[in-house]
Amino acid sequence: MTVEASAAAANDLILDARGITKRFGGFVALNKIDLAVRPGERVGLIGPNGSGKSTFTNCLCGALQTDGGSIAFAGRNIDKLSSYQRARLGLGRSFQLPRPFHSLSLLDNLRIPLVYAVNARGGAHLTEQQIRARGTDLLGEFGLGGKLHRLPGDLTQVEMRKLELARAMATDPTLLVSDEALAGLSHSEVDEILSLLLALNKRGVAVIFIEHIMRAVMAFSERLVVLVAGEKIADGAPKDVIADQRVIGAYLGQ
Ligand SMILES: Nc1ncnc2c1ncn2[C@@H]1O[C@H](COP(=O)(O)OP(=O)(O)OP(=O)(O)O)[C@@H](O)[C@H]1O
Repeated sequence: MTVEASAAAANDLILDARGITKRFGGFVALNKIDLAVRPGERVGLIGPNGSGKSTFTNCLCGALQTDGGSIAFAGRNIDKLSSYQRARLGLGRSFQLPRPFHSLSLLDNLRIPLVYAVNARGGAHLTEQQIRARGTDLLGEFGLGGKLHRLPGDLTQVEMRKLELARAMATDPTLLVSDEALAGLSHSEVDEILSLLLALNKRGVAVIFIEHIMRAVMAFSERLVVLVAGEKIADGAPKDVIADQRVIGAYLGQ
């Protein structure tokens, strides 16, 4: 590829992480990981426990500083930006263990990211009525429309996951990093959350889907990336990746 063609291709990416390295003391948790994501793409990220998936997410989202490599988001280098600055640009994340404000109603839990994202992007400030309308719509979209004024503590586990996704979506991300949104859910609850993730992807949100449940990973992902012991060992079409002997040996065959 020519330099011009390579630059043009890079401009088509929502995320272009190159050579991401992270060490904890002498331990190399991530060794020169590359990950490119196109707008609207669904990328599964899998690997055994301790392979570096959360560390990679934390590096992408700015919770951890990298020890090497660079990250471009929407064509802009974000290495020096804090987590909240990355979120403002449209890099969203949802946590495996949801962290709502427990003393606030579901609607008020959405108020903060809603106001924050709009203000941060220089949009007109939202009126109280607009905040309530947007929050109500979002919670409705995630099946929580009947619980606007309830506290997070009143929710079931699957409802908590829905609230977590609604909160992540309130910042209007163009890329959502979903960290184990399905852990501990039943078969039918997994399907429920999967269809919510697919629906938001249909609206154009790219998703990095970190998950151990292979049925869900295969149903969701257009591309599959495998980390093992801080190394990327595969990146390609899911059917090819799961047939890869290295992947079977290092992860799937466990
Ligand atoms: N703050 C830290 N200090 C020291 N070592 C760490 C730290 N965070 C992670 N590690 C180590 O880095 C490696 C990668 O951990 P990480 O949590 O990223 O893996 P993971 O793939 O997300 O695992 P899981 O699937 O269990 O969530 C592990 O060996 C872990 O012990």
